[in-house]
Amino acid sequence: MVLTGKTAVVTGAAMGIGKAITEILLQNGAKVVLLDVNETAAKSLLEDLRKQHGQDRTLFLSCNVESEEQIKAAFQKTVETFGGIDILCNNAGILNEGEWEKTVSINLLGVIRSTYASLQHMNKLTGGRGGVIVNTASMAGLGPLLSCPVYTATKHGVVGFTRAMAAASAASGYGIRYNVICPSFVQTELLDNITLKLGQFSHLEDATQQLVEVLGILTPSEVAQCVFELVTDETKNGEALMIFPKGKQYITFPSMQ
Ligand SMILES: NC(=O)C1=CN([C@@H]2O[C@H](COP(=O)(O)OP(=O)(O)OC[C@H]3O[C@@H](n4cnc5c(N)ncnc54)[C@H](O)[C@@H]3O)[C@@H](O)[C@H]2O)C=CC1
Ligand SMILES: CCCCCC(=O)/C=C/C=C\C/C=C\C/C=C\CCCC(=O)O
Repeated sequence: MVLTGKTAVVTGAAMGIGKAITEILLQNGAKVVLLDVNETAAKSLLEDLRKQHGQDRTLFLSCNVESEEQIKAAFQKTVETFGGIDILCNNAGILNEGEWEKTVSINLLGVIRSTYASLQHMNKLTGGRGGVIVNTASMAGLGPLLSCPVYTATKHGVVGFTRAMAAASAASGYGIRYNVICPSFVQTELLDNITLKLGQFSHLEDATQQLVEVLGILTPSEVAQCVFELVTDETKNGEALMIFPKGKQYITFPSMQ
C-alpha cells in the first residue's frame, strides 16, 4: 500500500509509540488524525508536526477509547475532514494492575470499540474503501509477564481479537487487513513509576527488571518501523509480529484444523 493520499487514525498518538507511528505515517505521505486524552501533549505535538509536514495533513481530536460515543464522533469528523479512513492503529494502552478494570477497558475493550466503530467507514461491503488495522499488543500478549497478570490478559485478548477479525474479514469480503504488533519493552512513559503501577505485584518488579536487562529496550521508532511494514505490505493479514531489540519475528500459531 502506498501511503500518499491515504488517511490514518492513531489512538494514543500524543506520546511514546503512538507518536512514533504518527511520525512514520506522515513521513511516508499519509494524512494522520491523532486521538488521545492528553490534550496538552497532543496539541504541542500537532504544532511541531504542522511545522514539518504542513497545516493540512494532521488533525487532533480529543478522544477517550473508553467511550464509544467519542470514538464514533472522532471517526465521523475524520471522514468529514479527509473523506474516509484507510488505516487505523489501535495503540492507546495503559499498565495499571491496581486499576485493573480500567486496564481491561482501555487495552482490550478500547481496541474492540474502535475496531467495530471503524467498520462503518472502512468495510467495502458498507461503502468503505477497505484498508488495514494494526493493533498494539505486546510480547505479554504471547506469554506471561509475571508482574502484570491483567495487562498480560488484555494483550492476549488483543492478539486473539486481531487474528479472529482478520479471518472474519477475509471470509466476509470486508477488504480490511488486521495485524498486531507484540513489542518487548519500549522506552516510553509506560515504564515510569512502575512500582505504583504493579499494585499487589510490586514485589515482582525486580524479576521483571532482570527480564528488561536480558531483553534490552526498544525505541518507539523501531516499533513504528514494524507498524509501517504491516501497513504497507498487502500480503500481511492476521499476522502477529514480535519485536525485540535484536530483531523481529512473525509468530507461527498452532493450526486449528
Ligand atoms: N512501553 C512498553 O514497554 C510497551 C508498550 N506497549 C503498548 O504500546 C502502547 C502504547 O504505549 P506507550 O507508548 O508505551 O505508552 P505511553 O504512556 O507513552 O503512551 C500511551 C498514550 O496513550 C494515551 N492514552 C492512555 N489512555 C487513553 C485512553 N483511554 N484513550 C486515548 N488515549 C489514551 C496516553 O495519553 C498516551 O499518549 C500501549 O498499548 C502499550 O500497552 C507494548 C509493548 C511494550
Ligand atoms: C517480555 C514482555 C514485555 C512486555 C512489555 C510491555 O508490554 C510492558 C511492560 C511494562 C512494564 C513491565 C513491568 C516492570 C518493568 C520493570 C522495570 C522497568 C524499568 C525500565 C527501565 O528503564 O529500566
